[in-house]
Amino acid sequence: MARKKSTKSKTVKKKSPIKAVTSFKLTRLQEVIAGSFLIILGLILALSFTSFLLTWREDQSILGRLGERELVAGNWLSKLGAWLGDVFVYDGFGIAAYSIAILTIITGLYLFAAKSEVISLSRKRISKLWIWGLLLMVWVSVFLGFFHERNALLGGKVGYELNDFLQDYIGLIGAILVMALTAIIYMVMRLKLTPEKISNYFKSKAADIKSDFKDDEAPATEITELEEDWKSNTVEGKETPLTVEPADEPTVVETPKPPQPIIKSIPATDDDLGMEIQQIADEEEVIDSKSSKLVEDFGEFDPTLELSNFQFPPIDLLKDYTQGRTLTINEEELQANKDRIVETLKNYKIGIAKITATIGPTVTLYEIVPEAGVRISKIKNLEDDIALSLAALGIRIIAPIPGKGTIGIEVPNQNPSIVSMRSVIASPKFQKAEMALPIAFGKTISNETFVVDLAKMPHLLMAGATGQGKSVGLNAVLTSLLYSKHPAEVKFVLVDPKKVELTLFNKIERHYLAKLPDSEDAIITDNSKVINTLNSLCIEMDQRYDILKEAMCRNIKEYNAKFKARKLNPANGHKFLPYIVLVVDEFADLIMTAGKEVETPIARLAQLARAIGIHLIIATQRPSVNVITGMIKANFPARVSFRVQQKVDSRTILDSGGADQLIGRGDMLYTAGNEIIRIQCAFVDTPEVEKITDFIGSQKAYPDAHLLPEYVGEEGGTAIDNIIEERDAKFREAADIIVIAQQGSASLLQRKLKLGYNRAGRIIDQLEAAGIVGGFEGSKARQVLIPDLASLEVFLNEEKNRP
Ligand SMILES: Nc1ncnc2c1ncn2[C@@H]1O[C@H](COP(=O)(O)OP(=O)(O)OP(=O)(O)O)[C@@H](O)[C@H]1O
Repeated sequence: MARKKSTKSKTVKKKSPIKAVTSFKLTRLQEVIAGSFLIILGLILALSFTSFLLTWREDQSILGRLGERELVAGNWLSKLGAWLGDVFVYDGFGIAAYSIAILTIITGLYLFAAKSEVISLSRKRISKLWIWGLLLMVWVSVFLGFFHERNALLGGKVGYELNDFLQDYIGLIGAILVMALTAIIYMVMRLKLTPEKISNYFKSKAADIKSDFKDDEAPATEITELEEDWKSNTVEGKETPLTVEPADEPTVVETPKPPQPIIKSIPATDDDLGMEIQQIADEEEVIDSKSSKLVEDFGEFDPTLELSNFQFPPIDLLKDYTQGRTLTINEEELQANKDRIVETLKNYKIGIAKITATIGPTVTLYEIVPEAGVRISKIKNLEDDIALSLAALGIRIIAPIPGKGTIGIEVPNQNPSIVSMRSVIASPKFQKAEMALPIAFGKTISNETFVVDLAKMPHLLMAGATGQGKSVGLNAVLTSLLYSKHPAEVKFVLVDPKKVELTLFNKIERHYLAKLPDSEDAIITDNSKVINTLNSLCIEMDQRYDILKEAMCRNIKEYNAKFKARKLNPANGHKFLPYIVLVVDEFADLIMTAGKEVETPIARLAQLARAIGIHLIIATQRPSVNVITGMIKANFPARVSFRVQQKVDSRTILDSGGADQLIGRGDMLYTAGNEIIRIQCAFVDTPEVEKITDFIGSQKAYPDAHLLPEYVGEEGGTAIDNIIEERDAKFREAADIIVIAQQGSASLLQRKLKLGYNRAGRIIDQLEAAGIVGGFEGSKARQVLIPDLASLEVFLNEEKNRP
């Protein structure tokens, strides 16, 4: 068993880092070298073939003796040329073998000048070109096989043999028909040719010729010509008006819009008024829209391009705590526990029909099927007694196990094994997880790796008494994301009042962290600054909602997919949006010092931010109700609890007991709203995190941390803001709006005057300094001190006349 496990981990080791394997890419230098190689190779082929056509007879004799140095070949490329010609032309596809040379040269040119504007074929297009090119080659060689008698070189051996094969089975006529059919299929599929297209083409050509012809004539003759035409088309007195005029005749079509109408003119007769019938030609289908053309030419937008050489941390940076050891529970322990459970229950007159054990890393689950007629609540009530009899900490009774109808008793193992971060990161479940933000928490009680998507949670509340593994848990979350997401895809906003836990992540500031533009440190340790950051995130959220709305996308995933497919123009303010993960360690501290001021933006973010890719992880030691308020709880359906002191704490976090019975050291309960799952959190030690951040930090980074929108606190205007000459140009307009609406809010100005947040904030400060609006009142709008526009006029005039 142990051996099996170690080989398993070895194979997975090779697969890491995750992305490095899946996204194979050439560097620019490699591209140029490979491109040059292919161009030269293509030229060698082309020259060999051409020369072979001329000299094949004389070189025939030496083909079997190419190894003899003294022999001289007539081919321009000597023996190599003779050999290539023989293989590809004579034994191969005849003159159709040129296809290979041409395709090789095109591929070489593409690689060589991939970035230039002249040749910008995408990889997809190149592979399409090869497939169609090779098919065409085979077809041509089979076709030329018909003329084998005349010249064996035309179709080569392959062409001849295939052709012969066809004729043997379906005869000459059959072979010709099959060849015709394949040619039609090729043209329809490759060139998208349809009968309509061909007839349209001829029609427009005919119209062109006619218009050219007409252009040469004087305009005065036009009417007569029309009449002539009409007459000649009149059949037995019946008027069949039929003059096809050129589509782009300026006199008829004022605004030439595609598709151009074909005009039929009906000339006026004595009793009939002339009428023009516009027949709109069928609109041509645009199969390649502009965006798909962009994608074809340049490939999908790659957000990771700026740091394209970024290397994911290798798995070796993580320590293997198990060192080949697997679960260490022994038979005796199992048997003893079982006996005691059976005995204890017997004492309370509970009979057992069946008992099974599942061994987990820290606890073993004994699943009991009670005898018929035993009430489950009875067992539940005996929880403490059973725990006492088993004399072990951390017995948790699950009665019944949801979906199973059995009763679970979890008993801690005497020698719990550590679940290493390495083992969960290396697990196929994590490596293959197709999640936006995969998190490998640890292992479940049945020893399965537990991976969840933070983006689906969509926010996480983490609690646990001090020393029970909360910080390790946070590190496990962050490590999971560092092992799976490129710096372009996710950004962290870290709040760490303890100032020690998350400091290591400073090293990856310019890769993975986001911060306010004016702040020096990316990791926020000062509670007063948290408020600005939270408000800034709210602004980011609003802005993201706006651009999502404009792009007509419902969430960040759709938006980014659309952006990658080049359907959104960066010139209109669109950009690839990274996920933002806000981590607050020690939330209780924050609530104690800043209170409502942080609760409001947190609740707002928690309520609204899921769709636009902002996710919150909030950790606290003190899970009391004044920290984890109803508002917070309502918006954090996913919760994790490490061991807590009391049952009430467990209730506060999980809405049920259980967390007080955990055994600590990373033993945790996870719920996403319904069932509660017991997990042994993966262990990642500080030196390991340090190695990872060092590894990432030593690589090329962005010039700065990801900048969040600027936020100016609404602390209020000062006398400095009250210099009339320095007021904003829109001050008066803003004052009017505020007075009319009787609502002093910056966001109102933002909307009405289409201003940025900062400018609107400044104007509000100036309005406050002038005495038009009242002071900052937290989440409420400011009071407006001027009742109507007339009073405002008087007020401002007085102000002007003041000395
Ligand atoms: N998943 C785990 N597996 C094994 N041991 C663990 C695990 N998590 C934590 N421990 C042990 O518990 C100790 C305390 O963990 P940790 O520092 O995460 O606690 P904490 O809850 O964050 O405490 P504090 O709130 O004081 O920071 C660790 O040093 C480690 O020895």
